[in-house]
Amino acid sequence: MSKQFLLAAEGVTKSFDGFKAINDLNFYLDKGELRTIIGPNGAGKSTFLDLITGRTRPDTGTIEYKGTPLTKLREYEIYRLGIGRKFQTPSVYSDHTVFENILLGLEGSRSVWPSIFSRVKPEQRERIHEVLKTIGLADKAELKAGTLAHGQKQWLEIGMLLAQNAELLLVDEPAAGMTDEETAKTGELLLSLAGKHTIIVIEHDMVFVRQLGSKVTVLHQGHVLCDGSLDQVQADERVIEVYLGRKKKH
Ligand SMILES: Nc1ncnc2c1ncn2[C@@H]1O[C@H](COP(=O)(O)OP(=O)(O)OP(=O)(O)O)[C@@H](O)[C@H]1O
Repeated sequence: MSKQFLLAAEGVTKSFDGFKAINDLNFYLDKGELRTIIGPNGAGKSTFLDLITGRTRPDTGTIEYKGTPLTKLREYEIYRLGIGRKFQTPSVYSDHTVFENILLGLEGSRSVWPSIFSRVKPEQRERIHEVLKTIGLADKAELKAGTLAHGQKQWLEIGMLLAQNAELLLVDEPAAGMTDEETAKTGELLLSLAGKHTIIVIEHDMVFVRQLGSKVTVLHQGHVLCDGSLDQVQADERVIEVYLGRKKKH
């Protein structure tokens, strides 16, 4: 397999009770790229992220990150390689402040919780503020995360991935449940992170996908149906048929 890609998946198949959720999937991602994956419900988008992060194991095929095979590694080993995932529902620590949530991301281990809050090193404080500035929450540092608006919680969680030094960010439907303004801000944030980070976004909101302006990969029945610009894939007859919706001719 070529090592020129940051992430390369080849011939990946994963069945659940005989149903192929992922079916001979090939997917290649360049370093620094922002890529959006779209596709109908059940197309295998989340399962693909599960396979990258080691939550699920493929039946066949290979997934390499910077040339390292991922399929035999444990979840925490993949995480340590610099692959961070944000699930659709924000899972911030509500009773901790925004600052502390980022600190927890920096430390990366819950086992040290009781001790970390009393000994924040100056360089950690600086890094936390840098992350808070990036995600637009610098003025919310001392607020309890639970009091944040939905969109702000999503940005905080992205900030936790940044604190973990995740190089590859896997972001599952970030715009779900957001206001139009929050959605636009999320797009700006992801666009500002691309390049320094490599990002896969799964999304259904086409306005948001257009804002991202990235290459789009369309998944269907666990397989790449096509990829290209949003305009290209939206004009593709197969995509219109299976995803964007067209009344069947009788
Ligand atoms: N752990 C599992 N056990 C059994 N079936 C599963 C499991 N995970 C996923 N599936 C099945 O695999 C298929 C693909 O699911 P997946 O969640 O990856 O699709 P998706 O493209 O993310 O859909 P959505 O847009 O609705 O989130 C579905 O039919 C789902 O029911």
